[in-house]
Amino acid sequence: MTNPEMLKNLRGRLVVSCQAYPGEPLRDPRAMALMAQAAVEGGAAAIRAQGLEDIRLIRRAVTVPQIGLLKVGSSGVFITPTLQDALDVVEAGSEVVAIDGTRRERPDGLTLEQTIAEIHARTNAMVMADVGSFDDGIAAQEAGADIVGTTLAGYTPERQKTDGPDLELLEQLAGRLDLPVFAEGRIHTPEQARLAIEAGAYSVVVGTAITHPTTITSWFAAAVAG
Ligand SMILES: CC(=O)N[C@H](C=O)[C@@H](O)[C@H](O)[C@H](O)COP(=O)(O)O
Repeated sequence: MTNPEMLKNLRGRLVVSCQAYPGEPLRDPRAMALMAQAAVEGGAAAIRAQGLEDIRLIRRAVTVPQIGLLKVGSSGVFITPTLQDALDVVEAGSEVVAIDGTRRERPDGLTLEQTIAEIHARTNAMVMADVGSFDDGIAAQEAGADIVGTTLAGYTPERQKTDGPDLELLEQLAGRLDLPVFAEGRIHTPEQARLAIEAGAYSVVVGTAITHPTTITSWFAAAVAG
């Protein structure tokens, strides 16, 4: 399948992010591969996954496209920060590599444009630029990204962290950019997912609310405790 065909299949569809964090009970690539299978059975059109071994196992477990990333640390530029990280993610089996798409300095000293150009020159993968603001999104399009995601909205100093998805940013980006804008970040209900589509999202990425049982449990536990 060509990249444009793959993208076309994701239009108006749900992507499920299957991630567990270091030290957690489900932080095992086998668990995430099972999670990915369950998500695909429920209608996920693609899987987003973190970590090379997770990506490898998920590649074998499902046939839908995979958006892969490597998290390095949890502050500053931490989503697939370097070109080498991105190449490793593609090598592990991702059709799309999600990278930090902000205007911040990258640890390997390359610009976003150089990073994307090298990924395109050396692989067939598409690049999803995870951005935190409108200006990031514009810059990411100019730098050659294939997809822009609102993933980092509320995780950089440029935008307040909204309770639910940052629909305002989504709407601004979708109204302005010429490439698919994926809604991602704090989409916790099917209604919010729908609102994201109505705000112009090409696809909707949901993680925590589907694949992070500890957080979901804490929502219910807090509600029960009152
Ligand atoms: C900011 C950051 O590190 N985002 C990460 C990116 O891959 C993940 O931790 C999120 O779970 C993912 O973006 C999906 O979002 P949510 O789990 O809110 O549905």
